[in-house]
Amino acid sequence: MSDRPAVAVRGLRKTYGKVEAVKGVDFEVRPGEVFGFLGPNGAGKTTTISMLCTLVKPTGGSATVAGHDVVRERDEVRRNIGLVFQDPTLDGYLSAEQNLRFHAELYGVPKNVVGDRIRQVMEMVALWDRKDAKVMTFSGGMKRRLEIARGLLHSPRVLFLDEPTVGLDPQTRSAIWGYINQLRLMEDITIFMTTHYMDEAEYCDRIAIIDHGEVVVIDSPEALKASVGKDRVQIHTPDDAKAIEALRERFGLEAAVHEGAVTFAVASGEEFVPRLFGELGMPIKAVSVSRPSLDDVFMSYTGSTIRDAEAGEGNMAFMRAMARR
Ligand SMILES: Nc1ncnc2c1ncn2[C@@H]1O[C@H](COP(=O)(O)OP(=O)(O)OP(=O)(O)O)[C@@H](O)[C@H]1O
Repeated sequence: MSDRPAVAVRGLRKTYGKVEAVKGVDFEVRPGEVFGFLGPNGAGKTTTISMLCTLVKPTGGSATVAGHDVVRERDEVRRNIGLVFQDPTLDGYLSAEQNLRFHAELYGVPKNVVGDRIRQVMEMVALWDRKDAKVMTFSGGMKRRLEIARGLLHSPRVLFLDEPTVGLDPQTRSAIWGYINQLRLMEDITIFMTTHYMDEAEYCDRIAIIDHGEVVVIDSPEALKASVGKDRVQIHTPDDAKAIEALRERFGLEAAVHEGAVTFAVASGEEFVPRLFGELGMPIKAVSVSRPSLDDVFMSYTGSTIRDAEAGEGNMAFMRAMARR
């Protein structure tokens, strides 16, 4: 594996009329890495991935994929990448294997290896025994698995996955991640993906958080969580409203009911708990302390979270308290 970045992006921009979808982003993806692009709706994830895949022409800046320029060397880029986009592009009237054979021809996979390769990628996503079934009979999860197999067929250097598990049930999502993890062990490949599932972003080696067309921060999930610097404490009390008031008055902490418990953020949560029992002035039935999640990281860097879009104002108060700035 070379040290050259698998993806290198400099000042990449895209405007649609007055809309600045991507405002000049810079980042590099290392060879062999699983790199995640995390951001709320409309943040510019799909536009960025589309520019890297040569499907959308940048307004400014530059990008290389597998060492090739996405504008000047489109064909070379296309030969070196695999794509799994949100909208399925499989032919439902063809069998699973026929879909892959068609793709192999398009990509010029040598005839003498194509049979073995089709079997290898279909076995990887556990679909070999369904190779002769028409794709229209497949479930959503099976179609997504077949798309991943197809994206891998021509042995791309970089696999782009746009929300690979969106719309799938939790069991299938976890199976897809099993295949992705297996893939990185078996193939010399770099994976660039977008997701809005925080738990999935945890699987990535590094994440770029993108908001309003800008990359806000890039690091490993562990380092990002450590950077928040606050723990989440949840307590169960006989009177939540009174507990929230007491936390504000005695400790200067903003708390809110979140997931059925009074929730707040403090540095060194475990050291804080004994003080809490001593000074809150009311009974505590149960307590839990947890390290920051990627939700908290997201809030810390962007001022909102993907989950917040569906959450009430009570959660917002807690999220604001988690925020560093
Ligand atoms: N073809 C287009 N024409 C005009 N505006 C566009 C076009 N494509 C994207 N945009 C705008 O660019 C911005 C970024 O969109 P983009 O689809 O890249 O975001 P995203 O992060 O992928 O969001 P989502 O998760 O909803 O797909 C949005 O404001 C969107 O409305």
